[in-house]
Amino acid sequence: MNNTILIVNDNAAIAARVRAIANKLGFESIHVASYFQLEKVLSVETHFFCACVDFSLPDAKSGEAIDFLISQNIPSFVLTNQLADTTRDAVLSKAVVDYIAAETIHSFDYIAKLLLRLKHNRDIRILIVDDALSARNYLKKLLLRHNFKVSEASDGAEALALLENQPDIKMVVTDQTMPNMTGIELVQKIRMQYSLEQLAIIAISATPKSIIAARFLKNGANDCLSKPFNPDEFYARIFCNLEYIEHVAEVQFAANHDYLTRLFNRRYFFERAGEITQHDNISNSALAIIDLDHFKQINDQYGHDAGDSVLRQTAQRLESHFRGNLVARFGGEEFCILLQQMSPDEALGRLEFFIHHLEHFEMEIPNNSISITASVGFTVCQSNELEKLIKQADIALYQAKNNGRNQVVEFKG
Ligand SMILES: Nc1nc2c(ncn2[C@@H]2O[C@H](COP(=O)(O)OP(=O)(O)OP(=O)(O)O)[C@@H](O)[C@H]2O)c(=O)[nH]1
Repeated sequence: MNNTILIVNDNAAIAARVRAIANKLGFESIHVASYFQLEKVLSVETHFFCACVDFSLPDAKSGEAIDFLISQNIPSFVLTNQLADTTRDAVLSKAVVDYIAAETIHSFDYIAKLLLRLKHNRDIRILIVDDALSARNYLKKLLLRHNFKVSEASDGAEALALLENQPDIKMVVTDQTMPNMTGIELVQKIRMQYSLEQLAIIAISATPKSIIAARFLKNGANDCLSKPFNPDEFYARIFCNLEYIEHVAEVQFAANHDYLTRLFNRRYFFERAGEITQHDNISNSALAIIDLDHFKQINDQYGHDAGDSVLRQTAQRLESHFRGNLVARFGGEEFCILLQQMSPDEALGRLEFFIHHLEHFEMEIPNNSISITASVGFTVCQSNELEKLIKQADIALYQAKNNGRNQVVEFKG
């Protein structure tokens, strides 16, 4: 049931719309229209991804269904057409995930966004740093309600150790006044290792009018909250800052990867391989260029979509065969690999094994399945000039094509 959304609403049209959104996003859903039906369902099953609940039901008019769901530890957001401020305040005083007024089409867009966020949050870890157990417990409760994974540290040193050991931490929420190391000192230390785009930091300052907020921001915090804050503001700032680092990560991914195959692109290959050839000992490495044979014929015979599919499947095979090495799509039907820590014989063996595998691998394309071959040129890295190595591999590739394709040729200087 962890993929099931429980919809509690006596308005059939609203329930149907929520159900359609849930199904579109890949969730299952169960709909109940009264408190009586809700009790019946929860007597059998209480593990739900979340609940979308109305404030007022025919047999429970004052939010009793919300209290019941919360008492069963089901993350619940309220969707209601009761817009009075008093209702809103009453709902927000409960431990709900969110409050949504069923006013316009935007309310349903908001629900879709919220469901995606709740799903996505399961993969995000947030580190809470505070020496006061009660403060940690409060923040933890708020974060768990939105499905986040939570780690806790009672001082700066513990926080730094956790960051080292838990690479899935995407955000730190820290207090200022702590023994041994203040929050600001912790932010300074974190920023020596992690940029604003890699790891978001939200600082919590105890005194609203102090200059602490400005000091936190100047020292590298992404945002600052003053105590006391309400959960709505806390969540808004958490999401805003997470979205920021996620957008930056998306832009970075797009800049470094090929859109079609999702392998690294030529630009990234030059940047990374350039660094490796300049700074690492690469005498025991090889550089290979792999080019599919007669690829134009696949496009001509089966269409461009089939060609795209072949490129994607080739990329997947390359990634799994050469895991741990730098693999990129160079352009068109050409790929490049930097084979590190590999003797020339081993590189030859691995590349020959790959083209043999490719030749015998049935690729599924629309309405058909085909196999393809590839030619490979490679060179042992005896120079640290990347351009030169690529030229040498290219000369060997040209020979492989001329010798009849479907073979690996080593550059001999
Ligand atoms: N489907 C698809 N085709 C592409 C893409 N990029 C380049 N191509 C096609 O790849 C083909 C490459 O053709 P050629 O350079 O003649 O090479 P080839 O047919 O593989 O012949 P040899 O390399 O000599 O064996 C061209 O038809 C390009 O249009 C792409 O992203 N998708």
